[in-house]
Amino acid sequence: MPPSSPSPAPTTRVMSGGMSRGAFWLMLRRLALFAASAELVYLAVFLALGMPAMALACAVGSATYVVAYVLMGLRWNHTAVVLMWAEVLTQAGVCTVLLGWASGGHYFLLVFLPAVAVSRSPRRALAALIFLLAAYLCLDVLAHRAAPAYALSPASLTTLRWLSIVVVFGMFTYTARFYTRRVQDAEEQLYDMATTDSLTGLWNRRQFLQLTHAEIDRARRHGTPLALVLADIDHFKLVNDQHGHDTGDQVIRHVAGLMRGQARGGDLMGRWGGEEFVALLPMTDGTGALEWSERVRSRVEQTPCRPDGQAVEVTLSLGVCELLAGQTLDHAFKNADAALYAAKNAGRNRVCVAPAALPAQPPAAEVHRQAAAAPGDPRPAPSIAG
Ligand SMILES: Nc1nc2c(ncn2[C@@H]2O[C@H](COP(=O)(O)OP(=O)(O)OP(=O)(O)O)[C@@H](O)[C@H]2O)c(=O)[nH]1
Repeated sequence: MPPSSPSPAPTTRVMSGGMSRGAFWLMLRRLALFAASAELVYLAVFLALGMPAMALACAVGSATYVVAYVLMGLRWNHTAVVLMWAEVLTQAGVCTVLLGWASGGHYFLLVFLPAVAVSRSPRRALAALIFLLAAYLCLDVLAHRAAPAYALSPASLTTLRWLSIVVVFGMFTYTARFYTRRVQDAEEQLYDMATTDSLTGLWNRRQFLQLTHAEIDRARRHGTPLALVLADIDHFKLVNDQHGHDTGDQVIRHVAGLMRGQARGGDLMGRWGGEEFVALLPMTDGTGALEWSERVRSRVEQTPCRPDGQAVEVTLSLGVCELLAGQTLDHAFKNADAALYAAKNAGRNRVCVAPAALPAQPPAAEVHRQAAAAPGDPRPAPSIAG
């Protein structure tokens, strides 16, 4: 990263497990609340079992999780995590040693596993895992070497154990869902970044080409027409020079929006690069594409971009080509590009059709349809040539 670049905000820094730091702490805060509520359920169970000391321990446990929740809200994350570790270890140890292995208190150590697994430092994760395993085995040894301090009835032990199992299931399910959703979000974000142009939201060149190949196959299978349109903002360099690059960007976005506004469901719109756009119109022949392009041209001409309230008038030149049977995409692009070049050469703000697209039409130079031009407009009158 260049030194002048701002460092990313803590909430967007990505952990090694693919989750942002902010998301991780959000998850941990929710788990702290969940644990605080679970402790209250235990408190009620211990009171019902006539064990006020254990109920008090649960009250302290619940308060500890609430404090951890608040601390995480204040970004005292490290202290909060230490508190939560201490609470879980104490609770699991006390339950297992005092009530016996059958109470299921040791299951709580397992809830650390998902959090440890996404640690940014593999060495720290390994150390935490070894510590957890050692703690678990120690509890197992302690619980099986000495008799529990409290001799609970099998029914009471089953109640406590099942409660632990339900709580651990709940926490695991939540963390698994949380991680899965984060991964899905990240995948969608990556897909968007890889396929769309960030300025306009249109398909980028690579994705447009990929989708175009599929569309050509479909058109060939069904014998339906398909048209390609290349569009380029006129004198765009002047817009940048006169109004600045940011306004230039807004003009690009504005024109992209107007093009998208004229699209039907199956039409593909892409940003070909710079101030150039591309459209693939399924079920559309050269004549249909010409009409569509003329609508876009006229819309752009009549709708100035107003980035800061000030109107920036722009026009668009378009080159149209119908993809004919046996024609390669490369060939179609060359034809559309030649038509666009013709539109630029003929004075801009107009649509030209590659001759092959309108087989019944006379040569390009001979057909001109006048489009509305304001009286006294110094620009050449827009026309459609085919
Ligand atoms: N603001 C902005 N400008 C861009 C972007 N991409 C390309 N440009 C500029 O677009 C301008 C294109 O200029 P030219 O290729 O000369 O075309 P033009 O001025 O539109 O002229 P004609 O196409 O012949 O009408 C260049 O100045 C580029 O720097 C972009 O993403 N944002």
